[in-house]
Amino acid sequence: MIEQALLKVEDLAVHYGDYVACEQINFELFPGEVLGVVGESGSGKTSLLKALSTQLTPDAGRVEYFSDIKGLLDLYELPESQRRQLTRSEWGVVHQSPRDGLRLNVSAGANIGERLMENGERNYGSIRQQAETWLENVEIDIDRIDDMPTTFSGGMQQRLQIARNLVTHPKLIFMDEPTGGLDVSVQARLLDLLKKLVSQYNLSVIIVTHDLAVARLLAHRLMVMQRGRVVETGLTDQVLDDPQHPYTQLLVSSVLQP
Ligand SMILES: Nc1ncnc2c1ncn2[C@@H]1O[C@H](COP(=O)(O)OP(=O)(O)OP(=O)(O)O)[C@@H](O)[C@H]1O
Repeated sequence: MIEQALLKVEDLAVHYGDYVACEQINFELFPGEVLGVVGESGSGKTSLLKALSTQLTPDAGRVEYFSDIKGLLDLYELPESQRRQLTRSEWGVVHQSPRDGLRLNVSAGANIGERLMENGERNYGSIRQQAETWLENVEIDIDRIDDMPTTFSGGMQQRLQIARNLVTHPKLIFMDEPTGGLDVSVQARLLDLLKKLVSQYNLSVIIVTHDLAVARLLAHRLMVMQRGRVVETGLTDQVLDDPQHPYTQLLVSSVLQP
């Protein structure tokens, strides 16, 4: 039996006026798969991620998503309200800056509980219980449940952002440079946690990063972007150990050189 793709992207393009941020993007993502999108700054990674996760409307192309509940959906044919509902339930978005992904003026517990309430949960005791469980899952002391995220370190804020996303058991997570701006040791801990959660919850992930070490650790497959186009795709080890395209060779060698 042929496995049903979770996401199918055809000829996607994003323009800013006359400027082409990305174009002719085609790929499929399968359940439980982690796809890394790599490339230097300005190569169009974030624009692509935003067009996939409905944070911006693409100028061309098609994105199909297979929902367990609703079946096959053509994202940009859906009413806006249904797209928003998807991002609140079956999907998660982890932003580089916790400021974009958290509400900094409400407690850690409320940040997690809010997403449950958006999905119709009304029982306060149950919401608090799930918030505690998810704080534990992301290695935050449950004594901090009533504290504001502004009192958290950068690494803790990112872990809280992950908890807020995962509490509704989404299937598909979009991440944009989730470890960017963190100290190396904090990055390592976050990456370990992400790896564990991805496997534990069988998450499908599209992760944008300019950091090939992050891609190596998390991604099963890579898509290399240069000036808005995909120049190479393949299994992560294959792409990084035996890059075929000159741009990928440059990208890999510039990282590996001391
Ligand atoms: N809102 C916008 N308006 C105009 N141009 C934009 C906008 N957002 C991005 N761009 C341009 O589109 C190109 C691709 O940007 P994008 O952020 O997608 O790349 P990226 O690979 O994610 O880079 P980075 O890692 O630096 O974020 C860049 O040249 C950028 O200047």
